[in-house]
Amino acid sequence: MIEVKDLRKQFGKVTALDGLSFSAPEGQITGLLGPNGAGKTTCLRTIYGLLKPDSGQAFIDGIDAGQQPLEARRNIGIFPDKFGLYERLTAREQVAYFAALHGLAGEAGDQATEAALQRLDMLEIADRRATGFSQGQRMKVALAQAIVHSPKHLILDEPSRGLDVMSTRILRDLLRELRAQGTSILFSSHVMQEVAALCDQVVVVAKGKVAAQGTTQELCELTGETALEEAFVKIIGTDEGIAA
Ligand SMILES: Nc1ncnc2c1ncn2[C@@H]1O[C@H](COP(=O)(O)OP(=O)(O)OP(=O)(O)O)[C@@H](O)[C@H]1O
Repeated sequence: MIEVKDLRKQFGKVTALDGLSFSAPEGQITGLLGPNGAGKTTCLRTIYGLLKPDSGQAFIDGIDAGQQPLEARRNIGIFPDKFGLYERLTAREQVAYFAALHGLAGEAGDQATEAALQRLDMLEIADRRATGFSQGQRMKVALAQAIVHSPKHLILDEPSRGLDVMSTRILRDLLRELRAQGTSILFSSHVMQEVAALCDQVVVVAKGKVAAQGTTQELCELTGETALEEAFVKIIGTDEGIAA
């Protein structure tokens, strides 16, 4: 389980997180839905220990990510907002490198790498260097890196950005399959369709705190609307920074 408790973070005069609390249970897909600047990336970076909150805590299976970042990170796969690839390495080498970072060496590393490449339908590009990869191909490498060690928890920052329809389907199937295996999946998005199609639980974030939380249906009932988009607009009071 991933849990955040009363997270607060200030960047100068900007309040990025203002007492954010929620949890992402195992075997569920939790979507952090919020407009641009709501604090989603700041929250995810705090969970994977890249950012220290001013106060509050993030826990991975009860381990405080601020106190024990390495231990907390061991069981999570991360698909970050900005990912850098090594341009001179092939896709396979990039994924194998992440396998090795997670302690999978030799035959075990090769097998895990092959499985991740196959799962994301990447065999055609596996032995090409990253230079010249399209945005979608880069995203797939980053996704393969995130899942190569079969993490218990998966955190993704706007995973479908730049993906075409087929790649988006592969991503959705992957997330559903991992959910069925008991993985807790937390992802951020401001794309309504993606959240409505995938999430068991939606956490609506606005101005650094939870504005509402529940299933798509519960959010619609709460606001008296029939579509998540309308419910969302009602909850945050504006449609600025959100995509249908
Ligand atoms: N390193 C930083 N320095 C200064 N301000 C920051 C920094 N990181 C985030 N912020 C600010 O904190 C607020 C929350 O940003 P954050 O990136 O978490 O939002 P977001 O919900 O992920 O938005 P988006 O959907 O646009 O990616 C914004 O006002 C942003 O400008």
